[in-house]
Formats: sequence, C-alpha cells, structure tokens
Amino acid sequence: MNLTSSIWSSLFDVHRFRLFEATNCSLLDIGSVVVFVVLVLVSEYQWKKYRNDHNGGERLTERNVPGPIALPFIGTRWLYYFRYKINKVHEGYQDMFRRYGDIVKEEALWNIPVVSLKSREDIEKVLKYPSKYPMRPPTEVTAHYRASRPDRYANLGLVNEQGEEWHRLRTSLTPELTSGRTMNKIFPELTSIAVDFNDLIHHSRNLSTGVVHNFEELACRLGLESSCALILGERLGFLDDIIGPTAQKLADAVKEQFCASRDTFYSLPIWKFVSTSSYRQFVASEDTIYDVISEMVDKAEKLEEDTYSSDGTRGVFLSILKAPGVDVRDKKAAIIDFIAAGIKTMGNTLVFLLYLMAKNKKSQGKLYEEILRLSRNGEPLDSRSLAEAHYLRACIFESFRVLPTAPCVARILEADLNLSQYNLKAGTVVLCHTWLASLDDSNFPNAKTFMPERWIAEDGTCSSVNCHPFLVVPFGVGRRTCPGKRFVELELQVILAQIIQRFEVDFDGELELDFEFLLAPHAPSNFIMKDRLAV
Ligand code: HEM
Repeated sequence: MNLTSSIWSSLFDVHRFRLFEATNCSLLDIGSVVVFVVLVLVSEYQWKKYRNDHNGGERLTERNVPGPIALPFIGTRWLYYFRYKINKVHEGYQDMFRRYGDIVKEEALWNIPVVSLKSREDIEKVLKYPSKYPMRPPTEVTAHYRASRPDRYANLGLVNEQGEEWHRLRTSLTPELTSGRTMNKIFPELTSIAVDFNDLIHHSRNLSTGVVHNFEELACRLGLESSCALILGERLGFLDDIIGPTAQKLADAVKEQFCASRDTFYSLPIWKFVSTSSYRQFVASEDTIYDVISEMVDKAEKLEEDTYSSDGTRGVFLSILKAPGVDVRDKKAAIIDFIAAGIKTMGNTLVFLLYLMAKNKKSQGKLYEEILRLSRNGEPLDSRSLAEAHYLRACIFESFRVLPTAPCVARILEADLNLSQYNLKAGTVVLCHTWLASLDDSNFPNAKTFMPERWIAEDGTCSSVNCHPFLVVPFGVGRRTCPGKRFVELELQVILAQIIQRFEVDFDGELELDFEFLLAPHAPSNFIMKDRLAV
C-alpha cells in the first residue's frame, strides 16, 4: 500500500469512528472536525516529506519506513484512541503489518520513531547484534515513578536500568537465581507445589461438571507461590483452598500494574505533568506490590537472623541479601521485582499451554502416554524421568511458539544497522515481533497449527536445531534474557506432567486474547478438568 492510500484509509477510519460516536456527543463532533482538518494538513505535510525522502538512488532510512500517518508532537499515538482498542494492541500490530508490510514505523510522543519488524532476517539482525550492554526501552512510567521515590529506589532496577549500572545489578543479583545448583535444590519443592496445585484444581472445580471457573486466577496464585519459593525459599500458602487477602491483593495489584503500564505507554503522557487516573492506578499498584512483598522480605530476613539457617532452598534469598557492594534498597527492589515478574507471566503462560493441550486432544493423549511410560507406579516424574520426557518439552516449546505471553522483544539500537531495505540509526527503538513472525508459514510450515512433533528430531529427542533460533524466544535473547527462564522451564515441565497425569483437560469455548502489556487470556478462562480413570 502506498503512502497516499494509507493516509486516506487512516482518514477514513478516523472519520468513520467519529461519525459513529457523533450521535452521542456534540463535543466529540467538534473534535472530529478538528482532527479531520489536522489530519488533512498533516497528510499534505507527510506527502511532501515522502517525496523529499525519495531523492533517487540513495539507500532508504527510517524516515522512509511506511506506517500510519504521524501528527506533529503526538506522532501516531492517535491510533490507540481512534483505530485500535487499547486492550487489543496485538491485533493493531497484525493490522499494521497487513497494511504496510513487514516493517512499520509508528511515532511516539515528540515524533520519536518506533520501528516494528516482522521479517525473520531483520529480527535476527537486531537480536544477534553483539552487544556488551543490550538496551531495552524502559517502562517509562516505572522509571518516572521510581525516580520520584529515592527513599525506596536507588536506581530504576534491573528491568529498567541500562549500561554499566544494569550490568552491575545483573552480575551481582542473578547468578544464584540462574544456576543449575538452584534448579536441583528447588526440584522437590516444585514437585510438592504441583501436587498442591492439582489439589487446588480438584477442590475448585464444580463437582458434577468438572468446570474450573476463572482458572487464570489459580494460575497466578501458582506463579506467586512458586516465585516466593524460589526467591524467599519459603512456601507461603497461596495454594490453600481459600485464597487469603494477601494473595488476592497482590494478584490484583500485579494485573493492575500491567494494565496501567500499557495505558500510560500507548496514550499521551499527560501523566508526566498531571496525575491521571492510569498514573494513579499505576502508583497504587506499585505501592501495594512494594508494601506486601516488602513485609514478606522483612519477615524472611528476621527468620534468617533468628535461625541462622542457610539450608538449600534459601540460597537465592541469601545470595541477594549478601551481594557485596549493593545498596540495601537495590536488594529489596530486586527481590520485589523478581517475585512480581513471575506471577502474571507464569499465570498467562500456563493458561495458554493448557488451552493448547485442551484443544489438541491427540497431542494431549500422546503426552499422557509418555508420562504413563515414564512414571513409576503413578508417582510424579522425578528429575531423571523428566529428562526423558521429550514430548512434554516439545509441547511446551510449541506452546511458546503459538501463544507466548511476551509477543515481542524490544531493543534500542546501539549502532546504525542495515536491515534488508532500510538503514536504521543508533538510538532507534525497535520491536521485534517474534510471535507474529512465528505464525508465518514462511518460517514454520502450517504455522497456525499446534504441532509439538516439529520439535522432535529423528532420534526422538526434543530439539530446536532445525528451527529458527531467534523467533521462538519467549524469554528474550542474549545478555538481557529473562533470569527466570531456567526456573520457569523446569516448573512448566513439572506442573504440566502432573496435571496431565491426573486430569483430562478440556476448555469451555474459545480463548480470547487481551493485551495487558503482555498477551493475557481474557477472563474468565473456564477449563474442564476430569479425573483420569486409574489404569
Ligand atoms: C513464564 C514466565 C516468564 C516469562 C514468559 C518471562 C519473559 C521475560 C522476557 C521476554 C523478558 C525480556 C528479555 C529480553 O529483553 O531479552 C524478561 C526479562 C526479565 N524477567 Fe522474565 N519472564 C518470566 C518469568 C520470570 C521470573 C520467574 C522472574 C524472576 C525470577 C523473571 C525476572 C525477569 C527479570 C528480572 C527480567 C529483566 C532482565 C534484564 O533486563 O536483565 N521473569 N522476562
């Protein structure tokens, strides 16, 4: 689609939206006229700019990358008021790639370019860049709020910091979290968490129909319980039959925080100047998370002092508390960030995985057979038999491809980069849409079909060698990759094996997706869990 037609289709869409709204509100009517006039003027300006840019023969730069028309100052943020729903941003990107091709430019406030990529070659180029300190754009609202609270935060935290400061935090706070030793120690705890989670499913379901309503809430409680077990080395009872007020408060706050981050990101940043409702929602959720987890940390710290215990499961907690040369505010913030990072991400990931198993009964049957073959007397799989469960890992990998919770990897380019058609400048924000690229038939045959077999090599082992290594990256890539990756991969294997061993999983209807900064299941997600007949 050329620029003129894209401008006109944008105008048409905006106008159509306005006409639709006009019957309800005369103010919006005036707004619609103003927006229309502004768009016409700007389209003229854009067209001239486009012609100037095409000055013959020279390689194209990011100024030439196609995309929705950008208004002065607010860039393309109008899209999320007029064309796309804020909870369906993922559909917005699908639409933009359809309209403009595999590379699309949006413009953030002050017309800062944000380039989205769907071509495998371009994504690989960005993610392969040999960077010492890879830069990911910070969540602005977190950075803004944390900078205003020096009493609590000495910096923006591991997730949002850049450069040497990021590297210092990463190397001092995460080695124990990612070590093989920690995974070995946590394995028995994960097995008992999975047993408790199965019991919770059993008690939460309707006795006659087997329906578990709002499964996503149970899945988030699992994320919270397991993150606390990993980071604090303690089981805190979030999987008890009746959810306690603390778990509920925390789960609600985490969901609100993701939504408020999304709303502030995709809307105009008025919140930087006046406290808008999304900013207030963000602050309230951030404060709740801080207060609740901070209390847990204080208790755990006290317990440590009282007992001087350093048994195996508290290794991560101790390693953070004792990290040399790190400000105590950084330690507390890291513990809080690590626990919070594992709640919603884990919850969404498990809902997606079970949904795909429910909708693909053949794969579920094959997985059940594998588990039956590997388990001794119906016991949960131990670490040795889990290592043999190749189809189990293939199912998890395939669910990461078809429905990941993180649909793209974001980077700020450190140096100028020549992509297939355009040269992008250092400093450009790039979104690598790995999920949408993974659903393209040119990258995976029958890409929309859930097919764990694609990850099984000829010798029967689960392997990713023949698949594109920079597309199925649910935990990101390179030095900034998620430090929870190893733990989550292990946890998903343990949990999925036990659920499939005990229940036949079905799903009521079709799962709808929401965009909450992550991909999330639209609530309620109602699974049907039937006991398997003993064999
Ligand atoms: C299913 C669960 C999870 C998913 C899908 C997930 C996904 C991700 C992704 C995509 C990134 C960005 C990586 C990049 O930019 O290359 C990330 C970063 C991060 N994750 Fe996770 N994550 C999960 C669980 C966890 C857990 C359990 C923890 C805590 C132990 C955690 C802590 C973090 C931290 C601290 C970062 C920032 C790392 C850095 O910038 O150096 N995540 N995660």
